[in-house]
Amino acid sequence: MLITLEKLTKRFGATTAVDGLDLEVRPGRVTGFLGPNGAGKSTTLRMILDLDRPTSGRALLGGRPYSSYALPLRKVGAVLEAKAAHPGRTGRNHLLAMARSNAIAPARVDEVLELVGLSKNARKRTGTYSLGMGQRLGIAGALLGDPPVLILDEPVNGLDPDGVRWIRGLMRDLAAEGRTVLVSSHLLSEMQMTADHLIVIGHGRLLADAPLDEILSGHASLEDAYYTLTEGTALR
Ligand SMILES: Nc1ncnc2c1ncn2[C@@H]1O[C@H](COP(=O)(O)OP(=O)(O)OP(=O)(O)O)[C@@H](O)[C@H]1O
Repeated sequence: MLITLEKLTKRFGATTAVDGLDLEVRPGRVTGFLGPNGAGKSTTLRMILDLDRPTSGRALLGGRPYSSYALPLRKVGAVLEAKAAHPGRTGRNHLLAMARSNAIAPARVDEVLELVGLSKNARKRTGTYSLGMGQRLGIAGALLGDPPVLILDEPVNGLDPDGVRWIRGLMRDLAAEGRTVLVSSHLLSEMQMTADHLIVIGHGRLLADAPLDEILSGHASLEDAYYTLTEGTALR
């Protein structure tokens, strides 16, 4: 399922956070979404998920806005930084509530808990979870509806080395199954190992939209290529 951005623009007062983004994110590959702090990545992802309203332009999933889907968790799984579970709820109950709201079988909850390695902690309140456990719970929620599109904002944040390796494999597998995987990250060496394709933005504008190999060509590393691409768009 394609993600399509059409002249997507978001202004907050005098700040243009996202400035006329026109692009497609394709299925069957991991697309890394890069850019300096404040470049507009989170705002873009939030508009795709209908959590922020565009000032102009639009974001579509499979040719339709997110809000047009009655059971959205079956179309898009997302992990956003700010998305937290209720601290008084257990991880399992959090996922059960999500499942119920999207007509997903309760058995799937235990399946995804196992998949993300949280089975043993499933009956603990999420308020007691470590950063990495919370991240794994977010990923479990994203996978719940077995969606064709996955959107992950800094998914590696807080994960231990095993977790980092695991999520790298998971993203690769999800893409190999033909899903659309869009992942934002500042960890360039990790992105170099995970992404097939990169979208780079700065000041809300598109700086690059190309296969990883193409972006890397002539550079020693993705870090090197990134600095060339984003020169003058970083804070300070
Ligand atoms: N709710 C808001 N109100 C006002 N300004 C906002 C709001 N959300 C984001 N912005 C501004 O929009 C711009 C883009 O922010 P955004 O969080 O999308 O960037 P980002 O690329 O995700 O950054 P980071 O890498 O730091 O997470 C920034 O200048 C930010 O200050």
